[in-house]
Parts: sequence; structure tokens; C-alpha cells
Amino acid sequence: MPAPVITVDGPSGAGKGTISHMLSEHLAWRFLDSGALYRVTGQACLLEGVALADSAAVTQVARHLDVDFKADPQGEILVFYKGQDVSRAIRSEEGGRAASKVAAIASVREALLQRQRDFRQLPGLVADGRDMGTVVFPDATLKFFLTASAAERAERRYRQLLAKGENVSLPRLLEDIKERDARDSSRSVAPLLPAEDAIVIDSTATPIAAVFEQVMKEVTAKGLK
Ligand SMILES: Nc1ncnc2c1ncn2[C@@H]1O[C@H](COP(=O)(O)OP(=O)(O)OP(=O)(O)O)[C@@H](O)[C@H]1O
Ligand SMILES: Nc1ccn([C@@H]2O[C@H](COP(=O)(O)O)[C@@H](O)[C@H]2O)c(=O)n1
Repeated sequence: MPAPVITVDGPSGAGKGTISHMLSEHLAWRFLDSGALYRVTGQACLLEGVALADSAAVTQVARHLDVDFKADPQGEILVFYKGQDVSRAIRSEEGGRAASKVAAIASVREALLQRQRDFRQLPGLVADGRDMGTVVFPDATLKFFLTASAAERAERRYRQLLAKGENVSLPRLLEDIKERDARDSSRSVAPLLPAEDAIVIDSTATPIAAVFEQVMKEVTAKGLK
């Protein structure tokens, strides 16, 4: 019997990472941040001087990706590429753009598929991404698709980056989010869309605690808690 999986998909800034992290802590299950794998692939290309448009070379980078995840003492997950902490670099808007470009290459997705599936271990896995419920774990026990308006997601990202002391422009963030939504949704391979059996939650006007409560109701109803 394979380990149970809860998938949390949706567009950028919908709250997937926040809810998935809360859920994995609450259940004491493993956590897969699949976006980080695409972000590290993009960052590795920038570091190794590989052009993002060179699909064959980007695929080689993805196949041999030397990536590691480690929690710091505060429980924050740090991401390492070839032993170097790239957590901050991959979280930039540029990192998100590069990730979304490499993620549109079918052979890159293929190269990262088994690595993602390897996270499925007992007692269970919470998997955060775009195609967790549709492609990577189609047999997941429970599937969520979180969404919110682009304006609300840009506002959230704006507040998040301001709190980190970064100099950001809200109109630019909104443009970036719309551009990334369009690329992620229109690509021919594993486009961003809810699985047929996903529970869709629109959090545009719903605080995090209330979203988590809704998610936990479904988890309990499935007998996972
Ligand atoms: N329901 C909500 N209401 C208000 N703020 C929220 C809500 N959900 C998440 N946030 C905040 O929005 C920001 C982005 O959330 P988060 O990183 O979880 O999104 P994400 O979907 O994982 O985005 P990405 O795919 O780009 O990593 C965080 O600062 C988070 O605290
Ligand atoms: N399963 C996934 C996860 C992510 N992507 C792509 O990576 C970009 C960054 O993801 P974040 O969740 O860290 O924001 C995202 O825009 C997608 O293009 C993906 O394709 N599949």
C-alpha cells in the first residue's frame, strides 16, 4: 500500500506553500515543494551559463541536479545547489520567471518526475505545485486546488517582499503574476489546472486560518487525521 498523498496545486501566491507547510507540520508528514525543483533548475542554468532557451542543455541540468533540502533551527526549509545555499536567490521574481520557463520544457518535467515521486514515503506526503494532482500523484488520497484573484495574489507577494525589506513595485508584481499564470496555464505539457477530483478553494477574501480550517475538515472527513 503506497503512502497517502495530499496534493495542493494552484497559481503563484494562492497560499499553497503556506497551507501545505501547515498541513505537513500538523500531520507530521513529509513536504514536497516541487516549485523549488524548477526554481533550482532555473538558478543552476543561470549559474552554469546555460541559456534557458536551450532545451537540451536545460534538460541535462535537470537530470543531474545536485539539490538538497534542509530545515534550519526555525523550521524554515533551506534549499542548496551543489552545497551552496540558494534559498534566497531562487525565491526572487527573476527566479520565478526562470522556473516557469524551464518548467514549460517537457523533457525537464520528465527529468524531475521520479525525483518528486521519491518523496512519497510513510507516514504520508503533502505535495505543493502545479501538476501534483494531475500528473505526479494522480492517485492522491485528497487533492486541493487553491486560487485567488491575480490582484489579491500580487498584493500578498508585495506585502511578503516588503516585509523582507525588498524594494518592489506592485504593478510590476501584478504583471509578473499574470505573465506567469499565462505561461503556466497555456503550456502544452502539464498545464496549470485543477484535477477533476480536486476540491477548489478560492481564498481571495478568506484569511489563512479559515482556509486551513476548510482543508482540515476535508482531511478529517477522509479519516487522515
Ligand atoms: N488566504 C490568505 N490570505 C492572506 N494572505 C495569504 C493567504 N494565503 C497566503 N497568504 C500570504 O501570501 C503570500 C504567498 O503565499 P504562499 O507563498 O503560500 O503562496 P504560493 O501559492 O505557495 O506561491 P508560489 O507558488 O509563488 O510559491 C505569503 O506571504 C502568505 O502568508
Ligand atoms: N509542480 C510544479 C511546480 C512549479 N512549476 C513551475 O515553477 C514555477 C515556480 O513555482 P513556485 O510554486 O515556486 O512559485 C511556477 O511558476 C511553475 O512554472 C511547475 O511547472 N510545476
